[in-house]
Amino acid sequence: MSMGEMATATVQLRGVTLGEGAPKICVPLIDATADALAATASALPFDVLDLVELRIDFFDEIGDADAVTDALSRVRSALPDGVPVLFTFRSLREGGQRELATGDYEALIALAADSGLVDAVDVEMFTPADALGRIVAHAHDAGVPVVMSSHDFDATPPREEIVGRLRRQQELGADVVKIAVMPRSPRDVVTLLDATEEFTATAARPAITMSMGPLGVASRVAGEVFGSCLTFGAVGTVSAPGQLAAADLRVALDVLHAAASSDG
Ligand SMILES: O=C1C[C@@](O)(C(=O)O)C[C@@H](O)[C@@H]1O
Repeated sequence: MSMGEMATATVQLRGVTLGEGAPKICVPLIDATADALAATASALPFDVLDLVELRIDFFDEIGDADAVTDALSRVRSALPDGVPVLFTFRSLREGGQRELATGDYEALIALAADSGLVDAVDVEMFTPADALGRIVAHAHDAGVPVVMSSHDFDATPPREEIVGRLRRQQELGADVVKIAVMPRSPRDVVTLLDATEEFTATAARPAITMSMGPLGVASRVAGEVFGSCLTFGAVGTVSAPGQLAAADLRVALDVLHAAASSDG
């Protein structure tokens, strides 16, 4: 088995296959208005990125369903057909910009899933269980895969806890599992990579994992070896500490992929 085949399942989002080959590069869009989102989306370096993430928690008119739909539609029409959109509302408690009441969070993700304009939705695993079940079921009924996520901006939990969360996400219906943690030491980065490898060796779902901040940068380029299928890269402002520029990620991932695929 080559290193690119560690994940036992792949997920297809438009022209992008998660879980095989080099990690895919996802650029977060963090503008506050539809005009700015459309302008940013149309100027993206499509030779460098694979997907975009619409970070809707940055959007000013989050409470207005029509405004959200308009933003989605303008981003979609600015992108080439093959480029998928991941729709993410990141809550304040998980490192995002704002909080929503659970009912509003559920309605927002349902709106995105039903819009036909997004290719996957992020769902935070620590959403109250009954709402979480409904959100996942609704997305699946609409044919939209779920990227389930967990973030720890203060510390890196023990390896068993990281693996446990990823397995729990899989049980909860995630199509792709995800965890981002903050290292306090180089050993914490090793812990995240160790947990990623352990999960991916037996998993039925592709995983996205990262160790954040300057200490964790290696985890953002090493996914092909340890089992992370996607890495977030910035065009302009970063949306999380330690994120590399998407163009630099492209170079690093290509170099590592070529070396990992060679016989020597
Ligand atoms: O969850 C993640 C990962 C991330 O926090 C990062 O560390 O690159 C960036 C976010 O935009 C994304 O939703």
